[in-house]
Amino acid sequence: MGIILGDNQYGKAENRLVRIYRDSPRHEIHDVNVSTALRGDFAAAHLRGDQGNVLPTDTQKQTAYSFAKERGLTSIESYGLELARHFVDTVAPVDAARVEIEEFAWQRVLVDGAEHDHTWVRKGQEVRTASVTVEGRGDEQRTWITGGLKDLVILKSTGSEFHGFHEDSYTLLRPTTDRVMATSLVAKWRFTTTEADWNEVYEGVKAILVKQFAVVHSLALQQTLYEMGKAVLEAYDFIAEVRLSAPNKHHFLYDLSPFGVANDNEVFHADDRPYGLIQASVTRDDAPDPGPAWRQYTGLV
Ligand SMILES: O=c1[nH]c(=O)c2[nH]c(=O)[nH]c2[nH]1
Repeated sequence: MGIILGDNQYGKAENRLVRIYRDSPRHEIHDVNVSTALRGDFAAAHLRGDQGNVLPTDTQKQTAYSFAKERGLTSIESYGLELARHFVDTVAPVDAARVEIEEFAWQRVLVDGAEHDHTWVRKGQEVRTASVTVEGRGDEQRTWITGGLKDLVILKSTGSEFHGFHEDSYTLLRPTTDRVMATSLVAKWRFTTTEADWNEVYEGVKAILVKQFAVVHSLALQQTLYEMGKAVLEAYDFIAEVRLSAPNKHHFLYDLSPFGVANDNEVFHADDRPYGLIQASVTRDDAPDPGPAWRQYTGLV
C-alpha cells in the first residue's frame, strides 16, 4: 500500500483590509476581506518539512496590504487579478494562485441632505464577492475570474405559488397559490473576460437578479432562480455561467383560528430552520470549461 500527498493549497485567509482614497476632499473607501492561496510544488514541505519552496503566509499577507497602495484597490476583481498574477509570475514554485475577496459596502452619511465626504454608515445589505485564479506563466498563463454576492435578503409578499408537486405517503404540505417567498441569495458568476468595468457589471447583475425575483410570477423558487440566471446571461455576453444558492426562508401562516381571528395571509411565523435549500447553475451551452474557477479556498466566496 502506498500513501501519497493529494491536492493542497496554502495561504493567508481573511486579511481584513481597508483602503481609503484621500487624494481629494471626497474620500473613497473599500473595506475587504482578502484570502490568498498558492498551489504548486509544495510536496517537500508536506513530506519532509522542507520550507525551501514555501513563500510564508505572512509574506502573502504583507503583499496584500502593500498592493492595496502600490497597485490600488478600486474593484475587488482588478485587485485580485494583480495579486494572483504577482504570486504566479514572481514565485517559481507557484503553479497557480487563488485570491478570494469579500467586500463590505459603506454608504455615505447624509448631512443636511448632502453626501458627506468622509463619513459612512455600514450598509447592512449584501456582501460583494470575487475570486481570481491564475495558472501558469507567460503565453501559457490562464485566468479565471468570478464575481458574486451573498447575504442578499429579499422577500416578496405575493406572486409566488407552489403546487402540483409529487406527493407520497409522507407528504403533508398543502398546495398554495399565494405565499410569501423569501431568501438570502448567494450568486456567483463566471467571466470569460479579464477586462470589464467591474463595478458597473456588479451593479448591473445585482439589479437584474433583484428585478427578476420581483417580476417573475413564481411557481417555485427553482423557476425563479433559473429566470434570474438566464436574464444575467442574456444581458452580459462575457458571463458564461451563473451559480445560485437560495435558502427558502419559509413564512408559515400562523394559525389564529383558536382565537376566532381570521388570517388571510397576513400573519406569519418566520421560521429559521430547517429551510429548503435550492441550488442551480445556469450556463451557456457553449461555455468554456470552468477549469479551476470553482475550486475554493476559504469557502467564503
Ligand atoms: O419553491 C419551492 N421549491 C421546493 O422544492 C419546495 N419544497 C417545499 O416544501 N416548498 C418548496 N418551495
